[in-house]
Amino acid sequence: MTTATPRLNRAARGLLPTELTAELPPPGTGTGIVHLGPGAFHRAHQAVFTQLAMAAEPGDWGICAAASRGRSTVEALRGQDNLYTVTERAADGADRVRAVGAITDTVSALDEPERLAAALAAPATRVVTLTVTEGGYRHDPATGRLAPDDPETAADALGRAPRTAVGQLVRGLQARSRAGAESLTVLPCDNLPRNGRLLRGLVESFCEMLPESEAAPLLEWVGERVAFCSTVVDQVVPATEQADLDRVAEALGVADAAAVVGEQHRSWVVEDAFAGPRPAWDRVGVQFTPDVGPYETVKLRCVNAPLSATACLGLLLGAETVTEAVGRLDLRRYLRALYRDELAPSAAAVGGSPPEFDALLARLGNPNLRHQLAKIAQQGVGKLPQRLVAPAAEHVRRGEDPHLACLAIAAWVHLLRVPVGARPRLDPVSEEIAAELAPARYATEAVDLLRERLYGLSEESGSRPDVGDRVAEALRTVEVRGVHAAVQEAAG
Ligand SMILES: NC(=O)C1=CN([C@@H]2O[C@H](COP(=O)(O)OP(=O)(O)OC[C@H]3O[C@@H](n4cnc5c(N)ncnc54)[C@H](O)[C@@H]3O)[C@@H](O)[C@H]2O)C=CC1
Ligand SMILES: O=P(O)(O)OC[C@H]1O[C@](O)(CO)[C@@H](O)[C@@H]1O
Repeated sequence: MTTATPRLNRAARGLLPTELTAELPPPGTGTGIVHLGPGAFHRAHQAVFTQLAMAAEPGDWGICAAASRGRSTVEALRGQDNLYTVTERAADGADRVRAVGAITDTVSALDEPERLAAALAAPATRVVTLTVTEGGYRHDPATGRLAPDDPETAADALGRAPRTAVGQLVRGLQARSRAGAESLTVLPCDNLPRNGRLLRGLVESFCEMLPESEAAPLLEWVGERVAFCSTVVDQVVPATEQADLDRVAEALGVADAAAVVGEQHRSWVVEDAFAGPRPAWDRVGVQFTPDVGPYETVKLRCVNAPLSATACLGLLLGAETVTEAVGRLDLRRYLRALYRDELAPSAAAVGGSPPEFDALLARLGNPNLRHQLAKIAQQGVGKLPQRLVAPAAEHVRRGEDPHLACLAIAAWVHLLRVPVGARPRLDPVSEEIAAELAPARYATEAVDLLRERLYGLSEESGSRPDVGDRVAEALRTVEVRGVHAAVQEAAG
């Protein structure tokens, strides 16, 4: 991009080829959705589905993109009349590019808390979606409630302008109930099991922290008027890098600070339990079902679990991206065995249809995307339980040895024991755990320190070793013989 490159905005949209702008909603399209957390994934996924739905069936389903805690996306969107481009990149290098105009408004929750509450309370708003990352829910997976003693949640409940996603949502629901607005449907789109049910529980536990005079009427209103539908999302959308922005500017001749680049595969399975109207998503490939359970297990165990294993082992082996990691023969052999022997059978056992491994690997290893391992390795305590610990625990319950999943979990523990510099800096919770693990001399000691933190590690297994014991064994192998030998040995 040069200083002379014009910035993408309504005035400059004419510079784009018409086929890129054909789907843009007409000017004046109203807002019907509030989205919390307009990161790269939302902009490539829900926003595109919504734009396609409005093209199929016109309606005021524009999105108010509400940044829960950052400002940069809102600033980038505002600088270009909320227009941006999505490039969907195939494994063979073919690009499918579109301009997206589904975002009709932006809010920075930090700077404009009242505007966010007003957007959530607006009569025209009928759907709320969220992508605030696994850690953004601030929950305890063992109870499905908000993590006790979280100072941020407590401060929100005391009445400051809310800074947590759940606090922001609840204050908006409170404003909506007071305004007497219509029912609302909330669709969390983060990779968490039963994310709709989970979020309902978190909203309820936040309400319970409020003074009794506020809690009781709000709980009653939420129970009657708000639907929380679980959803399962799938599309690889790496964090946008400067090189992506430069390439978009060069290809399109306009500078787009909010551009996203992802894969061409895009799917969304949604629990069909809405409390009110929705965009015509069903006409553009969104699948509605009474029970997302089997889809969710396949997604978490057959897509996210191999990605987490690739991230933790790949980083220890010196790789930076998924493509680089799965390009290694030893890791590929290990992943194939993990998938065939442990992950796919565990998903099939609950009625899911796991994808064929070679097709999955071709998709995830797309050589035209830079899917950073460090991003996938973030927030391990929020991801590993449902991706790797749960299938391992089921194996243990059946009297089998989930040594392949346990190696991936051990790799995550080992990663936290490697000094920063020899590994990327992770999220604050992971760094806190890394500090707790540092003094542990032995693998068993390190794993024992994690038993409370990593949900499911110590499930009842009778007199047999539990998942934690098996992870400790794998960690010992990694620490004594090295990760390379551990991977080769596990792959058989
Ligand atoms: N990127 C991808 O390929 C996929 C992402 N997802 C889900 O979407 C989530 C977001 O992914 P991206 O948009 O790529 O990430 P991102 O980093 O681009 O954006 C995340 C958004 O969440 C906000 N956020 C981050 N931590 C938060 C917290 N603690 N509280 C409140 N808000 C917070 C950020 O400010 C940002 O708006 C993932 O964590 C995952 O659960 C699901 C499938 C694919
Ligand atoms: O591992 P995270 O941070 O949940 O990221 C989402 C992951 O899920 C995917 O879901 C695929 O849909 C990957 O694109 C991405 O790595």
